[in-house]
Amino acid sequence: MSKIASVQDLEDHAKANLDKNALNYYSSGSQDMITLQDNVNAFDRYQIRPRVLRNVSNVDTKVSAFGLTFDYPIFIAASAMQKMAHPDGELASVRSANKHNVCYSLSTISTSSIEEVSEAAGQVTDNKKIWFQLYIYNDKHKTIDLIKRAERAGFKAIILTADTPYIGRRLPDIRDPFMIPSHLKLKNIQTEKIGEAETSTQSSENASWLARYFKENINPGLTWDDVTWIKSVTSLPVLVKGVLTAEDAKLCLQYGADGIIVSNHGGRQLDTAPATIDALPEVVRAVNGKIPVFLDGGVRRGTDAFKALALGATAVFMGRPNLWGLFYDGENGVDLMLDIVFEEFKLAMALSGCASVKDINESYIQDSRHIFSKL
Ligand SMILES: Cc1cc2nc3c(=O)[nH]c(=O)nc-3n(C[C@H](O)[C@H](O)[C@H](O)COP(=O)(O)O)c2cc1C
Ligand SMILES: CCCCCCC(=O)C(=O)O
Repeated sequence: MSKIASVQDLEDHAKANLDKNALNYYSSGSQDMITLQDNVNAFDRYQIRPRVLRNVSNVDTKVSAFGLTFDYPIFIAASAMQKMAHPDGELASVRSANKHNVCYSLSTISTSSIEEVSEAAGQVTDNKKIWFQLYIYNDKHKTIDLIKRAERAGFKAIILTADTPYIGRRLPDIRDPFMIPSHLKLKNIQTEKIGEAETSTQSSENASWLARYFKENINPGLTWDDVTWIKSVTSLPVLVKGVLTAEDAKLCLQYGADGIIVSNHGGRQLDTAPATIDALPEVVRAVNGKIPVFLDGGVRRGTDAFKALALGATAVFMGRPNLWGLFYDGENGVDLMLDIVFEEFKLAMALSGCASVKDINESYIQDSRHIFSKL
């Protein structure tokens, strides 16, 4: 087999070898998967405007947020049930992120517990670059318990996912209903409903296990007041994940969010929502530097990350590439994936004439659809 040289190679490997149950769950988007594809394709509509003769003998890729410094502005997004990709699952991912000194975000719906992930992130609390992605359960006590456990375990931020009042309509999952493998457990939560959901295959209302689990456990009635509520029960920074408009970005400011993740959930929720790189500029403009703005969705290359930073993101997250790396070779596979993307990013900086992340700004990017209006 040829050497792995790109995230695409890792994805190809997973698509050829991963079992159908896990592959369908990991790879699918909602409905016609238009947003899923557009997340990736949209990056190619933007071009980098390189500057030359800028002395790039040293390139500093470090970035800071919430008082933490990271070696690269490319983090790992929360994705559920990582032990389907590799027996070490989330523990391998967090070890790799930790080794690379970047942020790992842990899904509520994980196959390793909050405490196990914290332990795998190392002994020194200050060095743990772990953020906890929160789904708000119907039972508020369960939700508070998750937040408190994350705080105690040394997580440094809470990411409230706001785009999933119900699970998106994922056709592969409806056609061949996803089942969590019987040897795996959702380690963070005890739910009375899970046994029931796990054993049934398809309900009369044509909802998959995932959709039913969500409907039975996760609160679809959230409002902006819940941001205020979460802020009242934790001292950690609270980020809102799933923002795609200037209007919601302003509400984030109004309700005291500490950060925003521009995200469409990797195209798994509302199909035909905009690609995240297209939505980023209006969110950045609305926020006007008051809080950091992050992006996820379709980031597959270092140049994608460069483009997001040029449009105002503080850092980006990658979701599926983590799973493809994990499946390829556990922790080593995630290392390989991060090494490739980081090398691409550093080289993109050097070839664009940016010696520091602080140098990357709007002047380094053009939207190929608007290029003629600029002339
Ligand atoms: C298999 C899978 C599981 C996911 N699970 C969660 C989750 O539990 N919570 C969440 O907020 N987002 C979840 N996401 C969305 C990711 O956090 C992220 O928004 C998305 O994967 C980014 O797009 P990308 O996969 O193109 O990088 C999941 C995504 C995938 C692919
Ligand atoms: C087991 C309940 C569904 C988990 C949903 C995780 C998620 O966000 C996803 O996109 O899938």
